Amino acid sequence: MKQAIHVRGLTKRYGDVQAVAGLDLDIEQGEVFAILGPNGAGKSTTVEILEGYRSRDSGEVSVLGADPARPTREWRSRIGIVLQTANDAAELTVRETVRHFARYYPSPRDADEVIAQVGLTESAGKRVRQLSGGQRRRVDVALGLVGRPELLFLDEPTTGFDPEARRQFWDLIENLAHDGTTIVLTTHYLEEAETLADRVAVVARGQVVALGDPATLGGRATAKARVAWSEGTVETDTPTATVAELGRRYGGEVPGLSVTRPTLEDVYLRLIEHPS
Ligand SMILES: Nc1ncnc2c1ncn2[C@@H]1O[C@H](COP(=O)(O)OP(=O)(O)OP(=O)(O)O)[C@@H](O)[C@H]1O
Repeated sequence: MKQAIHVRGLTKRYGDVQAVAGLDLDIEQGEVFAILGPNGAGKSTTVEILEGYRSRDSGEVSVLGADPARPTREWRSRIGIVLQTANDAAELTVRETVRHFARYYPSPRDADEVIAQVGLTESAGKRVRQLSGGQRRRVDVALGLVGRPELLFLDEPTTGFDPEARRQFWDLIENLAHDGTTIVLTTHYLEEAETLADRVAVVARGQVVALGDPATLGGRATAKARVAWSEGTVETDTPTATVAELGRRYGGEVPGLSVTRPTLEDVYLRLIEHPS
């Protein structure tokens, strides 16, 4: 499979702050890739460098086969971007806004089709300023999609979405991925990364501190299980045997029984506290 993004030894400093400190990244075409990390870890700086909107100090970067430090119009038209800040063309209607942005691209998607994809058909004739925060965010996503991008960057795309809107958005991302769009998203919602991403990178202090499938990241799949019941807790490699033993001890139902493995959040919090 071809690479969409290749980064080696990326660095960026703002005055005294080393925002990106030797970051490596490889993202395949067609992958959904999530970048996780605490506030100030260097995620946005990295993504802005990849998008061609911020200069780097050093390192090797290739995005869709080109160096984003020298963006061409043709290269930009192959990339979709959904930034953290909402758009401000608020006096236009949703449909007018999407049509307006569609004109910048050589082979845009149909505006009404994109509006339907983000679940805004009923609001297509409304002015953007009349929409709720979550609905405006969907307009942002529509603008990222309208150019039919090969590569879509989404910076915290579902901030402000209600749970139902978030689920609908996840379906949309899955459909885009199914059609072959490469998707790079930053998020603070670990459930979002776990649901959507083929792979995740955890970034801390400007470097990738863990990389992999969210189901196995940081040894998650092989970690000990925690068997808890109303009178105790045990961490064990053999939870089935432990539960069987408890069943014998209680002569039937074990009160308050649960068996759990570390969540992505458990692993994530450990990684950003004690990066290996
Ligand atoms: N334009 C700038 N000028 C000076 N310092 C900056 C600038 N942009 C970012 N920084 C600093 O660089 C570091 C990395 O910031 P960045 O925005 O890349 O982090 P982030 O991981 O995206 O954080 P968040 O999750 O809060 O969006 C932070 O310490 C930040 O204060």
